Amino acid sequence: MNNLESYPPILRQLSHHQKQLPPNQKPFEENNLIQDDLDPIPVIDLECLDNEIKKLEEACKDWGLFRLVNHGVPLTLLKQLQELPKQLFSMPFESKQASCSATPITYFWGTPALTPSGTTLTTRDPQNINWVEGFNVPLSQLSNFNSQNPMLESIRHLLMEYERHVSRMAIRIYEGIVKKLEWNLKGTKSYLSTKTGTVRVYRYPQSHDINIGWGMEAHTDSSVLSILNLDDQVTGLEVLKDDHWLTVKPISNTFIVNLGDIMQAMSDDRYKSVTHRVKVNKHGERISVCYFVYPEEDVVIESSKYKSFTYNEFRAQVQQDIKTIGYKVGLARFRQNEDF
Ligand SMILES: O=C(O)CCC(=O)C(=O)O
Ligand SMILES: [Fe+2]
Repeated sequence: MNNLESYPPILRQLSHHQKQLPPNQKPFEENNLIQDDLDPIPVIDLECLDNEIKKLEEACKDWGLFRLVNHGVPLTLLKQLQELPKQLFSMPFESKQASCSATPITYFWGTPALTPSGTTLTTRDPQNINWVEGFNVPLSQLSNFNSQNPMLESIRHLLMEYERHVSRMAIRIYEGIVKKLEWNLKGTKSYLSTKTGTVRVYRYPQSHDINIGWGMEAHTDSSVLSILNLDDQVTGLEVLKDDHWLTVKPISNTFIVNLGDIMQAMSDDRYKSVTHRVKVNKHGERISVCYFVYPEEDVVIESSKYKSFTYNEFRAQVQQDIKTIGYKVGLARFRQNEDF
């Protein structure tokens, strides 16, 4: 691992870590991976979305995920979104911690599970940590503060610009989806509130022993939509498709869009919240910049498959499960006629 002092102490053990996970938990399930030169993930052209509605519907049904092209985000901005986080993460660990104090941005490591106020939710067994560190950035608060740290200040400005693009993309995609399902847009608009938009900037360390553990364990997102700007060199993200794990190829100038749990509930399970996970990579550390958008906290999500719930209730349940049983149960907790 290079620039060791930039890593949180608990992640520094990576370089001389001996522990092996039990075989059934090993990240590297080689025979389970589809490795194909062709990228099988459906591609959606945002500029021509009105002509792509059929494809969009199929992608949402069959995959819960698609690759977005012709998105209108300038290449220079995308380049900076890769470069600046690299510089931010290469700061010494203590500076990264200090840089966030008195800001709404939080710096975390070892687990991506955070409370709404940004503190780490689980104090995990050090043998079971996720090999990840990140910054959690509530986008609507970016204009309310200045950071004393020049690097964080540059990221703040960059993300303010990025926010305009991701909100535009999220609204456009959401409208495309709602149109197809013939939902009444007026009634469901608040199911997607760009005010809730949050960016997570992640760094996953390089590891020569990829059986060491997960960058992020298998999960579904709790969002309506997630828009991922992945490292354009280093792989890591895998998605579950027809019981097989598929590595998502890094293709520059594209985004990966995931449907989250709320979208699955809103669509009465017609669309799915895709299960995905992140592996550490032996060739290099990996950066991703992930945007999540949710409904307003107190909007009631109605569907025929689930009991009515607000996003607030959903989040509280997820947090409670992570705290008490150690993992997210998610939508299954709210299924009609299910006694959890
Ligand atoms: O870093 C990635 O590629 C994905 C991260 C992710 O799945 C998440 O934050 O929910
Ligand atoms: Fe995720």
